[in-house]
Amino acid sequence: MTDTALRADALGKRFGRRGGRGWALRECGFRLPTGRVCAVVGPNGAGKSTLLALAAGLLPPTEGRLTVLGTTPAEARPRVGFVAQDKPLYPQLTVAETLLMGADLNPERWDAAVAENVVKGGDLDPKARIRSLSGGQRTRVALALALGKRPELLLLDEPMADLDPLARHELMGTLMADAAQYGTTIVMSSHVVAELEDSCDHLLLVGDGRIRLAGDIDDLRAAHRRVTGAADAGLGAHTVVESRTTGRQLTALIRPAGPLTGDWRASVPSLEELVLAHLRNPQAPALTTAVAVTEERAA
Ligand SMILES: Nc1ncnc2c1ncn2[C@@H]1O[C@H](COP(=O)(O)OP(=O)(O)OP(=O)(O)O)[C@@H](O)[C@H]1O
Repeated sequence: MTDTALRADALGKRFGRRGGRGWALRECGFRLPTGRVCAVVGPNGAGKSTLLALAAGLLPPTEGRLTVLGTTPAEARPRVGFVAQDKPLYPQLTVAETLLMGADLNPERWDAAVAENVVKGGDLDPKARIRSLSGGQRTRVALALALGKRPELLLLDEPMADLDPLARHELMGTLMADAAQYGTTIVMSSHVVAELEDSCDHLLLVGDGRIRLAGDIDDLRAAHRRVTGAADAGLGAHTVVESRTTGRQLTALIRPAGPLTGDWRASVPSLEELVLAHLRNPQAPALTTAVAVTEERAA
C-alpha cells in the first residue's frame, strides 16, 4: 500500500510538434498523499484538465514522470475513477443500461448500491436515454459510474459546473461521505473557490502550466499573512504576493520570512484570499509545501 496518491516529478506535457501550441504543463513537481480531498484551481487554459488526463492515463507525459497510487497511470487505471469535463457517455443507452455497463466493465469492484443511490438522488428515470438528459443529469450519471467503480482515486474535472445548488450540495456530501468511509482520494478541479473551502484539505494551484501552490491547505494558509499597516512601513525581507496602497494604508498578502516586526495588523488568509492573490499576481514565487516535507524526510 502506497501513501502517495499522485506524485509528479519534472512533469511536462506539450501538445503538437515544436512550433505548435507549446507546453500545457512544464516542470511540475508535487506530492499528494492518499486519503486527501484536493482542489485543483487555476485560470482557463492553465493546464488543469491536462493534469487530470495525465493522471487518468489518457495522455502520455512529454517529459518527467507522474506516479499514480505508486505505479504508472496506465497500471493504476482499474483503481481510478475519472469524470472528464465533457462527461462522455453513450447517448443511445438508458440510465439503467449505463449502470449495467459499469458493472460489466468493473466486475471485481462494482458497487451497484452506491451507483444507484447517486442516480436515485436526482430522481432520474432508469429507462431514460442518456441523450434525453440535461447536462446536470448527465453529470450525475457520470459520477454514479465513477463512484460505483469503488475507486481508490477519483479524478473529477469541474464536476459541479452544471449542477443546480441543491444537487451540488447533495453530491458534494456524497463525495465527502465516500472519502470519509473508504479513504478515497479525491482530486477535483473547480473555478468556484469559495465552495472548496469546506470540502477540500489539499490544494494544487496551476498557472500557465506551472504548479504555483501545492500542499495542505492549512499549511499553505499558515505560511501566509494578510497584513495592514502604514504605507511607508516597508515589508523588508518578506515575500510579497500582492500589495495595495490606499492613501496612507498598505494592505498586502505576504509570505513572512520571519517574525513580523513593526505595527502591522496581521491575519491568516482564507483559501479564497490566498488563491485570488496568487491568480492576480502570476509572478509571485511558487510554494509547494508537500514536496518540501518529502524532501526533508528523505534528507
Ligand atoms: N488536445 C489538445 N491539443 C492542443 N492543445 C491543447 C489540447 N488540450 C489542451 N491544450 C492546450 O493546453 C493548455 C492547457 O489546457 P487545459 O485544458 O489543460 O486547461 P484548463 O486549466 O483545464 O482550462 P479550463 O479552466 O478552461 O478548463 C491550453 O493552452 C490548451 O489550449
